[in-house]
Amino acid sequence: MASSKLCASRTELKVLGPRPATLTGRAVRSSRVQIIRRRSSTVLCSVAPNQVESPAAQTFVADVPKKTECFGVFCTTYDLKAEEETKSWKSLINISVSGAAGMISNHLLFKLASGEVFGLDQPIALKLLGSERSIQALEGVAMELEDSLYPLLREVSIGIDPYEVFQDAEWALLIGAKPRGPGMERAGLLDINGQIFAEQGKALNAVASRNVKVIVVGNPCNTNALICLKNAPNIPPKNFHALTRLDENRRNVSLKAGVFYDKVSNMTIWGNHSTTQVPDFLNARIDGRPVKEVITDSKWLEEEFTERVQKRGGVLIQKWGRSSAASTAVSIVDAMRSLVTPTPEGDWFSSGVYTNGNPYGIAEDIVFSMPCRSRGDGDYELAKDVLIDDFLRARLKKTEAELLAEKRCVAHLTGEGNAFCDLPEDTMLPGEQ
Ligand SMILES: NC(=O)C1=CN([C@@H]2O[C@H](COP(=O)(O)OP(=O)(O)OC[C@H]3O[C@@H](n4cnc5c(N)ncnc54)[C@H](OP(=O)(O)O)[C@@H]3O)[C@@H](O)[C@H]2O)C=CC1
Ligand SMILES: O=C([O-])CC(=O)C(=O)O
Repeated sequence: MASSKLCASRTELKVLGPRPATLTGRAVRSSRVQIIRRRSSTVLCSVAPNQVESPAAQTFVADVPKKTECFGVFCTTYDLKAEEETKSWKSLINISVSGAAGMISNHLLFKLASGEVFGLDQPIALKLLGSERSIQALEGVAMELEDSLYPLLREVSIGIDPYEVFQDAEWALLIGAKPRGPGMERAGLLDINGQIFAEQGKALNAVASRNVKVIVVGNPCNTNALICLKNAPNIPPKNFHALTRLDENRRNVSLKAGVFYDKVSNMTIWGNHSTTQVPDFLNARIDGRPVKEVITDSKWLEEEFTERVQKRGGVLIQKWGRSSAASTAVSIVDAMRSLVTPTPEGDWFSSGVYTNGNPYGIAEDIVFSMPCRSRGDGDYELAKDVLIDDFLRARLKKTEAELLAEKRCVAHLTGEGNAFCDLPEDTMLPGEQ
């Protein structure tokens, strides 16, 4: 039997019902439906477990509430018993996304909702963080999600308060950050964005799942991730990642070898997501063979290949007029999938992770991109059997020095005293040239 219900206040949200899946661990039987306006956020609120409201549901309810707080199909409730397929679904996963009205998110959210990361039996809740500037745009994003009829997308909420939006987050994708404008010093960017990530770290620490996995995308992402984890002492530092998967995906070594890029494995990006990053052709393989065996032109590898990957973001901005958005979204999906899928035998993936007892001789207590493997449980371990020669070691030192300088520059945000900015002159994001 179909019914409709409007949730008009936070209190009523509680009355309306359990937030069943994540709190109780039982299979998802509820879905999302309405939008509540409150001081700082808008929620598509849940209904009782035996009802479901979904764009994909079968039964249309004629008497949709007229209140302005809700719109469209999210105002309608349905009888869940009609949805046999949901019985085999896993428990709902909460995914919080900052910068959700931005370019990257505009691609990413739809990929998440389609099941690309977690599979077709994994329902998700999207909790979208915006700001006063973007709250209207965020409503538009929610409307587009609504219009996309994703069966797995059971809940959507939007808000501007990270303490609300990160509540119970099991994944936090931190994308929102101020882009560096003309004439802005990099130290200034580090400070402005660092403050955003300090605040969001505190919010995650207070309200997110203790096992939340955090992927920092907003630049400068390594140091933002460091700031974030330092402000979240109750969450294991190992759970924080800086996105360097886009750099890994930018591998183009295969083109020189005349093979398609799926033949390249063991590709590591070391260090900072900046132009000092080190794309590693010493350990990478083409069709299972060391790259240096397949491509014998060392000069090309050391100069052209390396620089092409390091500066790809900038070349793209020159052509496209904006920074990579679709390919960044793809790489976020790849990064998440690498953590929830067992890494193929002998292979690894790159991620910017906290250095704490690493076997490669990298300075401790920074976020440095390194080769990782996962059993598919959301966790990772560092790859073994990795070669480091003099060329690679010298490059690693350079990107390490840059990250150590960035760290000194944000000491006021990590609780480590007074900041001192002595950034190397050539410190640049991939998109800056
Ligand atoms: N690690 C990687 O591989 C890559 C990282 N990036 C980085 O990702 C970030 C987001 O990129 P993209 O989605 O294209 O950017 P957009 O400009 O489209 O969106 C960024 C969002 O950041 C938010 N934001 C937070 N604080 C500020 C601020 N002080 N001033 C302006 N906007 C702010 C805005 O949302 P709101 O108003 O809701 O807060 C805005 O919607 C950037 O930092 C970019 O450099 C980009 C490509 C690759
Ligand atoms: O530099 C930027 O803002 C964009 C970026 O990170 C990239 O393209 O890798």
